Amino acid sequence: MTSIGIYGSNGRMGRAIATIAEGEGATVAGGVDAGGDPFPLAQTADVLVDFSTPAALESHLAAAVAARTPIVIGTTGLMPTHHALIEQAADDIAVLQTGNTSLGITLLNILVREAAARLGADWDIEIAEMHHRHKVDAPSGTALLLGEAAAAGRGTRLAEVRVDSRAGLVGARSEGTIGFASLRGGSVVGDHQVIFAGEGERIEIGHRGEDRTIFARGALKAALWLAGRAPGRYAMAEVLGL
Ligand SMILES: NC(=O)C1=CN([C@@H]2O[C@H](COP(=O)(O)OP(=O)(O)OC[C@H]3O[C@@H](n4cnc5c(N)ncnc54)[C@H](OP(=O)(O)O)[C@@H]3O)[C@@H](O)[C@H]2O)C=CC1
Ligand SMILES: O=C(O)C1=N[C@H](C(=O)O)C[C@H](O)C1
Repeated sequence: MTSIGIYGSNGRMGRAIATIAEGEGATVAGGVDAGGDPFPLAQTADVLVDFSTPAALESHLAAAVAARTPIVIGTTGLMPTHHALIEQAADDIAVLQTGNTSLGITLLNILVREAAARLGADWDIEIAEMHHRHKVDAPSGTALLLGEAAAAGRGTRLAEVRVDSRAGLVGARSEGTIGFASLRGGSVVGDHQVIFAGEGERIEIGHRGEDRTIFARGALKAALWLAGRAPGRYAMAEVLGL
């Protein structure tokens, strides 16, 4: 069986992955949490999964590259510098980075891109998300993923049209922008809604995560699929055959 090394093993996601690993055809090679050394685990595991914190990503990638071990990165709150490091690592190892490993969001991403491509720029796009009270980053990685899909559908890049939460006298909405709103509270696993608002009508498509198992299952499928792959960047849609 393929052995999985978990960065962030004591966290909500790390525990969810370990719980279902065997049922998905994987063994757990071990885990690393804050203060741990990521290098030995990278040497022993067939493939790594990272659900920890952006601050740890650089050392996790360095360990994966040194051991030539593929890595699935689920950690969110990543900055452009992190994405540059991921790009660099993909020259040497197989890497899959995504803000959401669930089947539902992977499909929603495709639908959002398609809708954005077919609707004109006079259809305003807004993305709302709600998560549990412990979440530390906003907008969620998934909201940004969906925003990238919408922007790509329109032939632009999210960085050029992104508007984060509004407050005060912000003025009227600029055409072509993509707005984000983040709610936090309780134990919400992860809700995302993409709203296409036109003149006199609205299209709303979304996803509600009811259990973290959806992310854990997707992460394990991605890890098993990634093990033994050639260096490069891979995507969840490829893993799930969508
Ligand atoms: N892509 C996806 O589908 C999903 C992504 N996520 C993302 O995954 C990440 C983790 O989420 P969640 O499990 O809820 O968070 P938790 O806070 O529950 O867990 C984070 C884990 O990371 C560990 N950690 C902190 N610093 C380091 C470090 N330097 N090296 C290794 N491990 C470290 C923590 O260890 P310690 O306890 O010792 O501090 C903890 O075990 C978040 O960014 C979240 O947004 C979540 C769900 C799905
Ligand atoms: O922190 C979480 O819990 C989640 N994080 C991911 C994100 O930022 O989108 C994925 C999921 O929504 C749960």
